[in-house]
Amino acid sequence: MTFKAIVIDIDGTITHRDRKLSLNAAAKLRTLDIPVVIATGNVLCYAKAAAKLVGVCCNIIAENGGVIVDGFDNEPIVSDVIHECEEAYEFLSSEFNMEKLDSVHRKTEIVLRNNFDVEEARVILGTHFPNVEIIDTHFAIHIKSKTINKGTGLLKMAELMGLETTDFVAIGDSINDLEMLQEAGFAVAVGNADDFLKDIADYVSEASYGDGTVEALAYLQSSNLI
Ligand SMILES: O=C(O)COP(=O)(O)O
Ligand SMILES: [Mg+2]
Repeated sequence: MTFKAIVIDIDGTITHRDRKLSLNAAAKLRTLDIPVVIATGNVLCYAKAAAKLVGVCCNIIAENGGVIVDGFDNEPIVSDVIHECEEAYEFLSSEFNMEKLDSVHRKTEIVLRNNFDVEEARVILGTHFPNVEIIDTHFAIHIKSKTINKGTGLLKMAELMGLETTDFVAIGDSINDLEMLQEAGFAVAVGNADDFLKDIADYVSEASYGDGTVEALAYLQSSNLI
C-alpha cells in the first residue's frame, strides 16, 4: 500500500512550541513528490501564507474544516455555521470575560484567548447549545460547530482531489486533529501530541514538533508507504 497524499496540521506539528516554523519540517515537506494539504485551526489567509512559504501550496483546510480551498486563487468553500457559534459566544460572554482573537478574518468559528474557565464554560454550553463545542488545541480555544472538523474537511478535500480519505497520511498533535487522523488511511502523532491522539495513531514519533514530522516522513519513505 502506497499512500497518495499527506494532510498535515500546522501548530505543534510543523512548528516549534512557540509557533515558529520548523525549518527542518518545511525542508522535508518540500522534497515530497506527492500533494501536501495543510489542515489547520487557523484562518485561511494565515494558512495560505504558511503553505506558500513552506512550499506546499495550496490545498488548504482552514478553521478546523470550516473553510476549504483547492488552489491559491480558487473561491473557498465556507460552511454556514458562524451564527450558532456567535450565539453561543454572546451567551457565554455574559458569564465569562472572553477575548476574541482573529475575528476579522474568521468565517466559521470563534477563537478566544485562554483566560477563562473552559471546563465551566463547556458545562454551560452543553445545556444550551448542544450543536456547539469548545475545544482547546493548546494554542487557542475554539467555539465551533460539532458538525465540522478537520475530518469532514478531509472528506471534502479528498473529493475535490479525486482521492479517497484513506489515500492520505494525516499528521497532527492535538484534539482538533482527531477526526482527521481517524479518517485518513495512516495516522501519525508527533511526540508532543496528546495521549488520546497517540493512542489512535499508526505511528508515534520519538521526536517532538517539526522534528517529529521529519522523523515520521522518513519512516514512511523508508517503509515505502509514500
Ligand atoms: O488554531 C489552533 O488552535 C491550532 O492550529 P493548528 O490546527 O494549526 O494546530
Ligand atoms: Mg496543531
